[in-house]
Amino acid sequence: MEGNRAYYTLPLFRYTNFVRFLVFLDGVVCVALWLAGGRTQYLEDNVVHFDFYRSVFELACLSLLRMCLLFHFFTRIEEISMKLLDEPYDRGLIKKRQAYYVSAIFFTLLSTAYAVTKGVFVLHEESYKEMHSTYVAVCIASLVFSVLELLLALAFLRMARRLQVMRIVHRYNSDGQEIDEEGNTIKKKVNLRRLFVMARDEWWILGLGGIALLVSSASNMMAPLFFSFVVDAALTSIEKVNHTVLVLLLIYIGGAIAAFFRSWLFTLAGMRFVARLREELFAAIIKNEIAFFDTTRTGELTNRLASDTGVVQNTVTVNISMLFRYLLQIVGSLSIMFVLSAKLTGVLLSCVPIVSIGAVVYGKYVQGIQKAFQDELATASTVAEESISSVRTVRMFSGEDKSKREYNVSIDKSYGYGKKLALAGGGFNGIVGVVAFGAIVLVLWYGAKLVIMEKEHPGTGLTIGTLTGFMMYTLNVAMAFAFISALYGDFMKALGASERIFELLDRKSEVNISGGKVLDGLDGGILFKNVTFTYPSRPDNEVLKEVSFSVEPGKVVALVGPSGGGKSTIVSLIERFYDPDSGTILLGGQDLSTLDPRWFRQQISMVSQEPTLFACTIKENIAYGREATDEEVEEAARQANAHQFITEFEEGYETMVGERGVRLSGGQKQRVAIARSLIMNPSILLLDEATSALDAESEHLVQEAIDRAMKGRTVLVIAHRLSTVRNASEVVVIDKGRIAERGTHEDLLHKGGVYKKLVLRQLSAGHGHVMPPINADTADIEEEGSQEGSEGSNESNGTER
Ligand SMILES: Nc1ncnc2c1ncn2[C@@H]1O[C@H](COP(=O)(O)OP(=O)(O)OP(=O)(O)O)[C@@H](O)[C@H]1O
Repeated sequence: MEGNRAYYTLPLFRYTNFVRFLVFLDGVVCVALWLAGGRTQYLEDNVVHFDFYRSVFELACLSLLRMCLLFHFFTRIEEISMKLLDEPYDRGLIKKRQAYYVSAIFFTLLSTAYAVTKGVFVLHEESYKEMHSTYVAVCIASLVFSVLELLLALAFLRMARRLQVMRIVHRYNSDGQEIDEEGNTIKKKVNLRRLFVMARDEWWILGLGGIALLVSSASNMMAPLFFSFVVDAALTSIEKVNHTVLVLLLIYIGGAIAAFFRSWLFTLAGMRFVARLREELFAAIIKNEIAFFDTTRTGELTNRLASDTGVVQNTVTVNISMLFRYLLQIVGSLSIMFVLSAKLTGVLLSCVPIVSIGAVVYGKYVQGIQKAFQDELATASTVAEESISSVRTVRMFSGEDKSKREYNVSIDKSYGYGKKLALAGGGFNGIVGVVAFGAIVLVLWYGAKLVIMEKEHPGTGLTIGTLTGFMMYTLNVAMAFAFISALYGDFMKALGASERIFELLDRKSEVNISGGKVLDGLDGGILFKNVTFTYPSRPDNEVLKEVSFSVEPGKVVALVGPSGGGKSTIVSLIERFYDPDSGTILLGGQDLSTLDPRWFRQQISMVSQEPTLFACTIKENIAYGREATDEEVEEAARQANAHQFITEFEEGYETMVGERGVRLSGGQKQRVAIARSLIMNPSILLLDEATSALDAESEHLVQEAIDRAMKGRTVLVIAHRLSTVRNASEVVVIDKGRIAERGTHEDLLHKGGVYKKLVLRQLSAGHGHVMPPINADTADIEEEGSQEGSEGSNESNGTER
């Protein structure tokens, strides 16, 4: 798909659909009236011995024909009119439309003429007196529909012109997502159907569960009937009672077994579905580009994985089974109740509209509060997660009270909505209770009246047994209604949750995690050509401006510059965490965006200042990037000066690190991270030297490991140490997103620009780091003479370490 596309649709409530509906009604009404008009013999006679004055068979056929033809004509006229809006001078289309229009009018005119003629003859001959009443109705209906359709057909062209203002435009971007006029993507409409389609793999389990559901529902339906038989049998003989009770018992046992299967199978399907959904959702989340994670809170994502999927799980399985169960229960019970006593059922049904209206109004109100309640709860859990995961920082700044306050604000808000929910729930239950029990009492009173009538005039009322059964069915129906109204809330909740899930599932990552060219080898050269970049999360802040530089294969280039200048951003771009806004980045002479990210990330290793280790064993951490043997892991650890401290742990390489394991020191962590990089044997090494001071011994070990790692590789290092910049082939000074200076350490010192200021500032601070928190613009420059003097002495301080 290339570029934006646009489609038009029409609103549902429009002229054509109204005409279509009428034409459909015409066909159905005329045929139904004709069929309802008598016994089979009579119908046959009507066809075989056709009599123009008395038969209406041809009117029913004519009506069916009208239905088919007019449906087709009107649909085509509308379609052509839509096309003509975009191509108003297409003569072919105009002629076609005229042909359909004339045909529609001609046909409706003919059929009106026929209906009028028939009506006149029927009236004149007074044959309507001998016709079945529904046949007379067919004549009238046919006349009315024909005239109506003729009028509507005449007005159709005029209405077709209004399509221009009625049509709704839908624009789609190149990814196939619907967008609005400003180009923002419009959220896809979610419906439960999509959820059910997703549960495709579970359909067979649901099918089996459905069979069990039918059996258990049938048992539920039959039980009250046999209950009433038992009561009536009690008035006759014990044998009859024994027999009926036995049957009742069998019905209950069968129902219980079916209920077990129903419950097991539907729950199982739900579990399977949610497990798969979680896997898919996690895969969809983790594949997103880094910019997505910059703008989305972790708490929100984990919430979707854990709770939204849980809400959806029940909907497509357990809830849908309950819905069917209760619907069956209502339909089945009401049918049996009709058979038992139509009068009593009529009394009961008269109460239903009152309860239903109340349920709908309540449902709408609760839905709104429920959403607000969930939103506040989600905010609260995000606050909680952030505070708990950064508990050290919280403790450091004694921020417990602040975190508590933030959490409490959200919880208090959600409690506010919770209070409203509780009141609404209570009120509804109370009111529905009064109405529902009122209805039951009414039915009981009327039923008792019928029992008395039966006693006085047998055959006119109800037996006690039937009334008992009837009351049980009434309770069945009432319970089913109550559960269905509760299910309605669950379905609404699931709709909300599925909307959030689908939003993530449908999201297309702007930077794919795999796919693209794989080269035979990588020579390690890096080239930045006029790269400009802005973080998507901060669109008004251009971080890199027209940056161009290169790193020759096998060389070491040092990036230096004031904090916030854009050094780490350059490294992120090489890892293709983000794509530049303009300009190109070449890796081994190839445009980075054409290379397979999975492949080139194997060729690049990065060691950052504060590496993150996963909550698993040291061995697993070192072999995170690829499968490796124990020997390879050990060798990498030796190279990284980590072997010794690892073997000093009781469990050696199997020692758990991270949240629930041992806490490694900063230097140890760095060395494990270096081993993790070395095991990949990368062509390119991206290094962010530590600014945080390690103790001398630790720094020495880390530095030694880094020096070893750098050998024979292309290295881009964000340098903080003077020794590093001195040994680099080139130093690139990045200041406010631009390259301020480039050259060797000596060249740049002689130049006397930003770099020199940085070095002097650092040296005057008395340590060998070249970097933050210096800001070149504000750095005070010491007197030239004293600077030169101090430079020499301090420099050696810096490099001797
Ligand atoms: N993920 C991000 N989203 C938005 N802005 C960011 C992001 N990361 C960095 N920035 C901004 O980009 C600018 C450059 O940041 P960068 O981390 O590249 O600087 P740096 O030179 O590496 O600084 P330091 O030496 O302090 O690490 C800064 O203004 C920073 O606020």
